[in-house]
Amino acid sequence: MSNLMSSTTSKIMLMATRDYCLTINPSTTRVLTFNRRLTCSAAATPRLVPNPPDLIKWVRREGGFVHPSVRIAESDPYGLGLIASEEIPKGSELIALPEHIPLRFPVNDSGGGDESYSNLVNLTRYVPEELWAMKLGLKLLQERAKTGSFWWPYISNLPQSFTLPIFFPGEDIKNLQYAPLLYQVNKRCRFLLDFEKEVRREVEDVKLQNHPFGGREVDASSLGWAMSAVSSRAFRLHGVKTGNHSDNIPMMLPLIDMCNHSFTPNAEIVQEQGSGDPKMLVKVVAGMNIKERDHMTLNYGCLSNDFFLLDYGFVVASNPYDCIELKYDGGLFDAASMAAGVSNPNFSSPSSWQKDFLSKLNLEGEHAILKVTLGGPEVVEGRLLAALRALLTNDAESVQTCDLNTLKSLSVEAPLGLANETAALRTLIALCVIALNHFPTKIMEDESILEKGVLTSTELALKFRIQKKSVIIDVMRDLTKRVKLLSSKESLVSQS
Ligand SMILES: C[S@@+](CC[C@H](N)C(=O)[O-])C[C@H]1O[C@@H](n2cnc3c(N)ncnc32)[C@H](O)[C@@H]1O
Repeated sequence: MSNLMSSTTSKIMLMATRDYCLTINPSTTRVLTFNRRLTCSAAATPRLVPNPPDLIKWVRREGGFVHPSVRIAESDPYGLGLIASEEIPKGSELIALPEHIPLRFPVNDSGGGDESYSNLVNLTRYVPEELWAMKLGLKLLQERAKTGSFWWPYISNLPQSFTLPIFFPGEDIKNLQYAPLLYQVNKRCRFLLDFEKEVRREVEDVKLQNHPFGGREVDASSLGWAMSAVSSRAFRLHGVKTGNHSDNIPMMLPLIDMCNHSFTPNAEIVQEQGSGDPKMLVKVVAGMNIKERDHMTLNYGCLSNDFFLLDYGFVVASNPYDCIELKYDGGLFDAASMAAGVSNPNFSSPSSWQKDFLSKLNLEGEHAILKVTLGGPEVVEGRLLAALRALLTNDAESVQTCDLNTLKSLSVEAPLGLANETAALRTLIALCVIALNHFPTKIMEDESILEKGVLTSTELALKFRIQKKSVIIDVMRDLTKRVKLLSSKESLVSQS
């Protein structure tokens, strides 16, 4: 079993990574040179300036509402957060921001013909759609560079640095031990290094008054700071509704973005547009009674740890939405199946009806999506389960007459018979063993490194890979239970 596995482990992860890591760690590259000081404050989460203006007062002064019992406080280990100084009843309005407070880009009034604004818009041409945070990040950098920016009271309260993996030293990017995330981190680092060059080229001959960043130098680390500030704090909300149309627009929501994340949040964001008034009000409302000293939390989304780490710089322990990615690969699946004791699996040479079925699942053909997942609420991605069930049977008719959703569902027990189900589940367990063996270290080793005390970036990388391994172990446990149940049913059937 182990020989078979070692010959196939290199195929397990979805995307190959190069064995080098790019890094834009500000300690090893140039740092943004703004004339505003970028020194640390004494607080646990240093902000852009040591004693930034009072954000709550600023929001109120600008016509916003902040509940009298809402305070900004250290929310260890999450940085700053919002805390209730007294009990707040369910349904209470906590914060309301009038339309001019959120920071968005492009702005509704197209910048009022300002050339520095159009130069900024011009730079967004280089930003791929998936990196939308960089587009809004450009606006944030522009405002950060502008003397007397309306948003300075907000921007000066932003963290000075972020714990996203694009800032990890190369060694800690490798320490993630998980190819799909390494690939994304390298891609983002490469983009930032290339984008730095494009920005330099675009602004070199621009007159000072039209310069998008007021003549200040912008490099990969400052671009990375802005992209991280946005990805870790912005919310995608509706813009102003025109007729029936309303877009999903990323916005930075001052003060609201001091709320930390929870999958069981006690607050929620609500958007309101008055009937005769096109202006949009963004509110946070208490979703339940909030006790004195409780932190106010929002749900950032039902995301895997890949997204939490990549975009927000943290890892959620026992995250029910965490999963691992595998590549649907005939050779690998044959090996796993044989390791699981299935005789003559034909994943690498499916019959023509099986190929048709794989095409239906989008696992075959020119535009096939071969990325499949284990873990998360589904435990086994439906497409993967249906493929295994169909490829481990010769009974074309049963597959063709069975409802596709049934074949994709793990809760529908043995739709193609007990033996077929056992073979499919055992193959999945063998795949889990291969995936687990692919990690160079064991959870216990990772935990003992953590106990010694390490850099924040190393800690995050270790926690991330521990969680990935735990996902695999949880899937194995779940599937093993199901196999046991099936074999007890099988023996009951054979006895009767
Ligand atoms: C929208 S901001 C929240 C305010 C932030 N704590 C601060 O100091 O400004 C999101 C950031 O808060 C931290 N954070 C929020 N929720 C967290 C959680 N559940 N676990 C760990 N860190 C969290 C992460 O650093 C994340 O990037």
